[in-house]
Amino acid sequence: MIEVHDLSKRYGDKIAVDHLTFAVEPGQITGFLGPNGAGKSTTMRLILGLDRPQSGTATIGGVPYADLREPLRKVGALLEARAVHTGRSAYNHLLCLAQSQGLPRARVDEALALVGLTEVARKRAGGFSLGMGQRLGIAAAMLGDPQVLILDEPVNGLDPEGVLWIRNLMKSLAAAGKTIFVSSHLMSEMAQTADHLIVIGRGQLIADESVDAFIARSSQRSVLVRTPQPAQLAKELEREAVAASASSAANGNANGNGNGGGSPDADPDGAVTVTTTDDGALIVRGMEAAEIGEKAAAARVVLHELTPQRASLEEAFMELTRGSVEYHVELDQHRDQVPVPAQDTPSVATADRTSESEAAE
Ligand SMILES: Nc1ncnc2c1ncn2[C@@H]1O[C@H](COP(=O)(O)OP(=O)(O)OP(=O)(O)O)[C@@H](O)[C@H]1O
Repeated sequence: MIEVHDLSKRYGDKIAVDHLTFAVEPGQITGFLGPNGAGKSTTMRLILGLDRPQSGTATIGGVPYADLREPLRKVGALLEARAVHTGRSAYNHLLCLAQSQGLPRARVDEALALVGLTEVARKRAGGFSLGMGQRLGIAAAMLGDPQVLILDEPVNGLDPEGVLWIRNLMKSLAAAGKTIFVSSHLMSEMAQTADHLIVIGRGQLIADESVDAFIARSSQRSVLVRTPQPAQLAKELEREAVAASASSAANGNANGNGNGGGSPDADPDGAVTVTTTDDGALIVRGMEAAEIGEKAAAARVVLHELTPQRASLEEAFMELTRGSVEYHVELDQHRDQVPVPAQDTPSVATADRTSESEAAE
């Protein structure tokens, strides 16, 4: 188990980690999420004793990293900035690590086999692709068969097969009772991989809960409705929206930037909103499926489909970290360049990450 208690780290007047407290339990995959600059890498570095906190503690199995005996047997880590000796073969790189920790030579072969690098083990690691470099980093992390794995962006640079491989590896290690703490920017990947999430923003804890609970907290839930009378149903529901907005006063002026004909548009404050999809279905927010069904029945509107949709992890993440994003992009100014999320949420600029060639070095 990893335990972080009241951990804080400041660089100059920049607070990178701000009184963080959480625990990472064994037997499951815990995803570590946060917008760029949220403090994820700093937290991982503090856990690994690579930086000193201003206050608070981080322990692994109850012991600070610096006090662990034979740390490679206790904790394996893959950090974003990899330090592979480029002139060495993959085999020799791992052998040096193993020898420095008193690990048997046989573990080198086992770790190489585990990550699928046996055939290229004698090749210079400096010539490896980013994906192969990631695999080598994971082999190094797994060398001591540790109980705890800390992985910073492990799927970065991996091809789809590599992504699947690491997902399955993490799942099997978690099933074997290991503690897996993994950061990633790929929400769809995290949604498929993680059991539990620690989400931070501006160094502070935003969420410490299961993936399902995190998504359920998002208000981006909607209901997909198919009907041969979309205009009539939209009108019925619009009546509800008008009543709701009248009672919540002064807000008004829903400007229809959706493609729905005459429907009220998305209102982030939780009023009833209706938009129309390209294939003519209605997306209703702010009203439960049962109520929509009742209103349709009362108006004698035929329904062909009434399906509650839950937010994706990405949508929930965008909504719940909205106040914690450091680098906003004005969607209107950059509509051509920035992939606009499906929901009416701000987009997040991706800070430059290690380029492929740099990382391969
Ligand atoms: N060595 C350092 N010196 C000064 N500031 C730093 C240092 N390391 C991190 N920071 C700052 O601390 C904050 C947290 O950075 P950190 O790299 O931990 O965030 P992150 O969540 O890992 O971000 P990303 O997702 O972009 O990798 C950022 O504002 C960063 O600029």
